[in-house]
Amino acid sequence: MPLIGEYKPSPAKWVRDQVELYESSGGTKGTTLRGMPVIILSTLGKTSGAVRKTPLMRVEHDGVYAAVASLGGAAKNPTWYANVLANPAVEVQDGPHRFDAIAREVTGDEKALWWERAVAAYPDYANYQTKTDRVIPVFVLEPV
Ligand SMILES: C[C@H](OP(=O)(O)OC[C@@H](O)[C@@H](O)[C@@H](O)Cn1c2nc(=O)[nH]c(=O)c-2cc2ccc(O)cc21)C(=O)N[C@@H](CCC(=O)N[C@@H](CCC(=O)O)C(=O)O)C(=O)O
Repeated sequence: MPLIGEYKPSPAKWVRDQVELYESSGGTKGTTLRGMPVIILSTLGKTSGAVRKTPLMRVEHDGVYAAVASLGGAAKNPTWYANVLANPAVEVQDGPHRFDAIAREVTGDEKALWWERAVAAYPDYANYQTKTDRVIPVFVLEPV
């Protein structure tokens, strides 16, 4: 079930431009960052109720995806992290494929497994974690 609400683009031009190219090309352009695959995560704003669209590195295993709230190793979580906690029903676009999913934050051994998969997909995640005392959260996104 697609998320219902007004789409509010990111204030970051490079982000909203990537979302625009990704979606307007049907998931055939704007699908990478430095040659590595990117997905688009759509969430509902926890305050505004608006639809927010966030490019993330693609981390996938056996049809289940992960969303890594790295924010480049910043000291704080990205805003979309709070949105997903408040509204775990999300939408994912992976190339031309769009699907609904339920997000669940992972911890412990499960997180360690997904963190390994995330770093394998995008090695810079490991560098980001060394830059901050914040423990970078990871959600799994289970298609519904
Ligand atoms: C800039 C800010 O974005 P953010 O949600 O903090 O997310 C920051 C980044 O994570 C986001 O830009 C990502 O797309 C950056 N990014 C990645 N970010 C990551 O964290 N991980 C990645 O793997 C990643 C990959 C990636 C690849 C390509 C690319 O172009 C960008 C990539 C933002 O959109 N702020 C809005 C508000 C957004 C919002 O959700 N507001 C809530 C309110 C929330 C509240 O009340 O706290 C609402 O609408 O209700 C604003 O300031 O108006």
